[in-house]
Amino acid sequence: MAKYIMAFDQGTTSSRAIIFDHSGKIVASQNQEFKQIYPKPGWVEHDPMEIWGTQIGVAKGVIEKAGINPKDIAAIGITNQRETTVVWDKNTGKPIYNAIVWQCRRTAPICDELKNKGFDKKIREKTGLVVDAYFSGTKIKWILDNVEGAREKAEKGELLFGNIDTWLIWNLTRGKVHVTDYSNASRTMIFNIHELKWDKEILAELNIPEQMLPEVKPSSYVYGYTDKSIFGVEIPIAGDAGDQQAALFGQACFKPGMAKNTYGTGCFMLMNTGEKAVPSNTGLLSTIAWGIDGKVEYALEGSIFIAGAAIQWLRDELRIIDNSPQSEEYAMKVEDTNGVYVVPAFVGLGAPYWDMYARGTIVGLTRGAKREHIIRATLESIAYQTRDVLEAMQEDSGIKLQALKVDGGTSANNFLMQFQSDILGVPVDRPQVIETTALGASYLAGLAVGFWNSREEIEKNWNVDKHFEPAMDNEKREKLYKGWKKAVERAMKWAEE
Ligand SMILES: Nc1ncnc2c1ncn2[C@@H]1O[C@H](COP(=O)(O)OP(=O)(O)O)[C@@H](O)[C@H]1O
Ligand SMILES: O=P(O)(O)OC[C@H](O)CO
Repeated sequence: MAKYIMAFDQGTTSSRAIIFDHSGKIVASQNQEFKQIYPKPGWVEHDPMEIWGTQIGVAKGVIEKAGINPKDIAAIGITNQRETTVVWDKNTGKPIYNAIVWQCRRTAPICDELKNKGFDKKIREKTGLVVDAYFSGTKIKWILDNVEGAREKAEKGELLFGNIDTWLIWNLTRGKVHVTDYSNASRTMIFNIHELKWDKEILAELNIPEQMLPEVKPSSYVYGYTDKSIFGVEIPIAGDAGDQQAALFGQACFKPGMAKNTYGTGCFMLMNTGEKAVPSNTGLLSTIAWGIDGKVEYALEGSIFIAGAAIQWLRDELRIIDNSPQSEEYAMKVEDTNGVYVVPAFVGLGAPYWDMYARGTIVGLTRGAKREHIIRATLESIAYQTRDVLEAMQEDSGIKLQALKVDGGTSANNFLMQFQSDILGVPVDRPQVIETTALGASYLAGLAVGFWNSREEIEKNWNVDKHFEPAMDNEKREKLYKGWKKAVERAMKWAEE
């Protein structure tokens, strides 16, 4: 029997492939960063061919690194940066435009129009989402409206749309399979999460031909097989989920009320709400967690656009650190931020504010402000944004969280995790495997092919690495948080005409 599952974790800044064994342990991992394209302020693109190239490169690399035979891989699970939109020509397989990344703000005016018409309420009801440039729907419309000849071709059925999962599966099967799963579909703003169908009324409003959309399938399902020319054998592609939902699965948050927070490029807190889509009154999203075992389960989500990306900004743009882990070292050199707050609203603010026109702000600077303070304030901003979201989630769900499960690259930062626990007043638990996104995709794939038999079996694989207890007194916690709220006010609506 095959001994491994391979996960493709196609993230915002890097493509990663990980091989897991039956106990959920990492056998080998490889990743590669790729180019971020910023054609204008607030615009973000990726080259879909580079995404495919880096993803397949790391997949081949990790098989070699692990020293295994591709025949020993029972299945592949795909997980992806969500909402990012690719439109390609069905006949040539070539994208007609760069991928428009989830962070891209170019479609804010289309969203404003939808809101002015009052169509946003309908979208909220049907899709569980807030109207925002974040989601795929307006990105597809932008491509069809702005790329020469695109609309005509789409109407003739010559163009296909996909999020990154769909794009990868289409390429892995050499154009044979055009699918997505429920969790990814629920991020497009054109999918009805109650009826589990592409929504004809929204499609008409955005003028998107339905024939360009992928078929929507469960998240644990054999969608097709990799073409033999790729790995020398046909491997079943058996798991597909958006990266944040995959992380919820990888953290074994299988019961309603269980939540996790993933600190990657952005930061996404999801709470399982079971077979019920819980509507939010506080600016969270109701979204599909996964489709498995013949049913769909839902989650409440707080989406924070910038988390680890702010650390990359310290490294690549401000150039005040050489690498991400160094942020911890500098933050620990000072006792506090000296009154400095950084609001990393580089691409607007997501939950719970939903302000497409907010922009990054540093406040509270005095003559004594040093780089250590700015670095520390940047890390702290991630924890404050998480508190904003946690408060909203507790209000919507009526559940008081006892502990927060964390994961993702940025959760490796112990200073941040301790500050997170302090500012929430809630313990934080980091598991041994923080690559839960890839792990979740592997579990979904493994369950589809009988590599694992049940979620109970999977639950046993979860082990804690480090537990953080709140150690800040309440008065200080609330004073600091009040300062954050004031700083956020300064950042809001900055880029509005
Ligand atoms: N020790 C650290 N301290 C702070 N940030 C870190 C640390 N290690 C990694 N990161 C950040 O983690 C992010 C990468 O996490 P990852 O989960 O791989 O993200 P993604 O899937 O979004 O590409 C990067 O933004 C990087 O700056
Ligand atoms: O690339 P990540 O891991 O920050 O995830 C991006 C999200 O899927 C965007 O919704």
